[in-house]
Amino acid sequence: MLLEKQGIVGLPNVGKSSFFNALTNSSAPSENFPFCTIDPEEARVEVPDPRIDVLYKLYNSSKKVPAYLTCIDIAGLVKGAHEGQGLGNAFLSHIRAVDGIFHLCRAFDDADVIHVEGAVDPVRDLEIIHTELRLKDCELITKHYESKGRDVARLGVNGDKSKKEEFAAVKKIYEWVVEKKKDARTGDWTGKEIDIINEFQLITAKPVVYLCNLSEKDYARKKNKWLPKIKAWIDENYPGDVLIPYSGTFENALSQLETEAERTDYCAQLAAKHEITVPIISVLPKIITTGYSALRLFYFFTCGPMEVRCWTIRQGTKAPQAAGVIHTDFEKGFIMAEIMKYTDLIELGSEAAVKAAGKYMMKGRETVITDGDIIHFKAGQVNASKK
Ligand SMILES: Nc1ncnc2c1ncn2[C@@H]1O[C@H](COP(=O)(O)OP(=O)(O)OP(=O)(O)O)[C@@H](O)[C@H]1O
Ligand SMILES: [Mg+2]
Repeated sequence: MLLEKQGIVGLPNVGKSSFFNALTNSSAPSENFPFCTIDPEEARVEVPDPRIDVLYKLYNSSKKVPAYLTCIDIAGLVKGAHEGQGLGNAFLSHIRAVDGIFHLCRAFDDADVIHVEGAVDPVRDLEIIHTELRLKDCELITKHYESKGRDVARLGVNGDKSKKEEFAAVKKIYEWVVEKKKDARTGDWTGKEIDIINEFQLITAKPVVYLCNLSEKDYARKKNKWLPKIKAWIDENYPGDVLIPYSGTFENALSQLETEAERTDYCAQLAAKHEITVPIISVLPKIITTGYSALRLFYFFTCGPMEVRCWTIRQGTKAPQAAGVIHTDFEKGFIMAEIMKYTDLIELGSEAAVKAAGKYMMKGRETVITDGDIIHFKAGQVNASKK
């Protein structure tokens, strides 16, 4: 099973643990994972998707199994962390181990919550964290660049061609990240270079979703003086990256309420207090789905009366490998994938109607699976259906 991890990264005291707790509290424990929180710092949260409920009803299933995203609460980084300031190095290695980053910054004022830099300034904070992450990558890349350079020089003209190619790739990464001071994720890389970036687990290569922690009032009003500045900083440095404003205070209060009615009531009272007419809702589902897709993940469904289930795969996965996510035998003995589009099923109302309309397709090995495909695999002697 593909279980990718998003690490929650930021300066100390910006609200990382409160965010993590709100995520954990708001995600219902599932049958598969009796405890959402794996340890105090790691939690598996459900990827919300209304489609699974629709399919669950349509197939009259006994069970539904959503997709999950693992989130890790990483302790705060401070300036100089790459040189071991704070508890820097240990936490930087935790960041190296995750697949993507929720970069959290603070835009709420509260004299009782100490800011390590003395005052609230999220743009400065974003710069601090980015610099630390990049410098940590620089240290690692420089080490490899120097040692591989020495190997190539030692072997001279008789040297192994593949070693020279490898050095050329490391040199290009070195020039981009160390000399040009750019993040690895903004570079233009060949397959070989990407392999090296993955092997080094470069922190600056990981996808980032920016989260801005607001006071409850600012979240309700959708207004905060820092938001346009943060947005401008992201657009200048990482065009296309997503910024999601949220409020730790609001999400925590909401996640502690038991029933939907209590939550609706809380939101209504908040709206009344700040004289807001548009409904105020939790942004956690959007944060989870954005974090999940930033990792280039999506899922296909298997549906039947036993269960409706989401299977996480990476973009570009072909049918046999998708079958292998269910069971390795299904990949080995792959014959074909019978695929229906979710939208066709909903539009036509039943599997039989989709078949009658000629939209139930038999697909072979080269088929690339797309988000929300409903699949029934045929494999060897084994009927790989989940029905
Ligand atoms: N939006 C907010 N408005 C006001 N206070 C908040 C908000 N979000 C979090 N806080 C408060 O800020 C304090 C620090 O939060 P938290 O412990 O989550 O930070 P952290 O980033 O995990 O810190 P550390 O790096 O030290 O682990 C807590 O007292 C929390 O209740
Ligand atoms: Mg914390």
